[in-house]
Amino acid sequence: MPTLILLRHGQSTWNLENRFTGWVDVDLTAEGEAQARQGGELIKAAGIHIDRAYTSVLIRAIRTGEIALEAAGQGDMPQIRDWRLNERHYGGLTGLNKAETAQKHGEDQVKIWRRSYDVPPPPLERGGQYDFHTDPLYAGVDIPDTESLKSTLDRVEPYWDAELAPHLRAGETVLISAHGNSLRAIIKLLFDVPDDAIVGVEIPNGNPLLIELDAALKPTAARYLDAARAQVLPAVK
Ligand SMILES: O=C(O)[C@@H](CO)OP(=O)(O)O
Repeated sequence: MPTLILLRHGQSTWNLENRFTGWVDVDLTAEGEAQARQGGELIKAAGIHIDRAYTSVLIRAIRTGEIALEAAGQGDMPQIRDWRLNERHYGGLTGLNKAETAQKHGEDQVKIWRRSYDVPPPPLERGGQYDFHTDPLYAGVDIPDTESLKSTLDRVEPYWDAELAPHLRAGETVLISAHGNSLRAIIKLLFDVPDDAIVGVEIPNGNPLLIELDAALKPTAARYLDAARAQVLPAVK
């Protein structure tokens, strides 16, 4: 049976500082490491054997996957990394404090930038502190200057189709250690969540989301392994 585990990275230093993070490569806090470990222990306790593991190119997701796999007793499993599983690119908001930005531009505007489906933040200026064009992680990649959830989904979906779906169709159990918005994009795709409803999906850090799929990769059941930290999920149709 195709099985997918979506694992949002543990708390990062910029989650703690309440800063728009996107593609900035910040590490986990000690609490984030503990969340990743607990996520792995829950995977082990559920008796789940992972066949294949994926992550983004960002250290907070890579380390979350490593720590979780180790705690799940599968520490020798390599993770396949791809930038298309990165967090949504936060454009010109990158690095700013979320509360200060809400004071400056208003709560409503910040909510639109954070949770609307297709309104991207202003683009990131070239040549500034957070210009990723010179980052070797993205050599040869035509990288964006900002992304909405929609444009995030536009680069996640081809990767899903080409790389992830074939292994799931073969009946494998696949772990994806990634980010709030790249995972939200996958949830939208799988559960066919309407554009205006995806705003309601909040994935807790380090809480593995177990999704069972049928042969056509439609979800048949979904639950967070840490029920005490579960959030509302879209209905299984
Ligand atoms: O800052 C970010 O990159 C994301 C995830 O932490 O934040 P948001 O909750 O606004 O999607």
